[in-house]
Amino acid sequence: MTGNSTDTVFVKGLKVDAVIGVYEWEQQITQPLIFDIEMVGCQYQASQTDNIQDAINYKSVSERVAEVSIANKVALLERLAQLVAEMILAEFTPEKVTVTIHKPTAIKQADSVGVKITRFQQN
Ligand SMILES: Nc1nc2c(c(=O)[nH]1)N=C([C@H](O)[C@@H](O)CO)CN2
Repeated sequence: MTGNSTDTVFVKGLKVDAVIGVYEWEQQITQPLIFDIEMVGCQYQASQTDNIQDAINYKSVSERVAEVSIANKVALLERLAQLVAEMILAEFTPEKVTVTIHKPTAIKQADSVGVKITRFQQN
């Protein structure tokens, strides 16, 4: 069997404190963001070799998501989600990635607000 599996590697509830927001005061502070990441692609090789080099390493993904979020002090969650999706597609090469970002302290009356985007590998 080679390339016709559909497998998902995910990171759920990754907390990153980052500078983000459309208002001037938001660019002076950090706020908590919670990421859920889903990466779809064939993981058959990793399932056979038992080698982390053949897998999408969720530890490495988590570290890079935090780095991208801290380095880019953007206004919109949509922009940060796009930057994270582009990084994951380029560096970890899944066929598809879904990036959800919650900004739980943005709206006092809401449990959470945020964005969810899905992007595909361009072949
Ligand atoms: N669709 C979006 N709406 C809003 C965003 C956002 O990033 N995407 N951001 C804000 C403010 O930064 C908000 O979090 C401050 O309360 C408002 N709407």
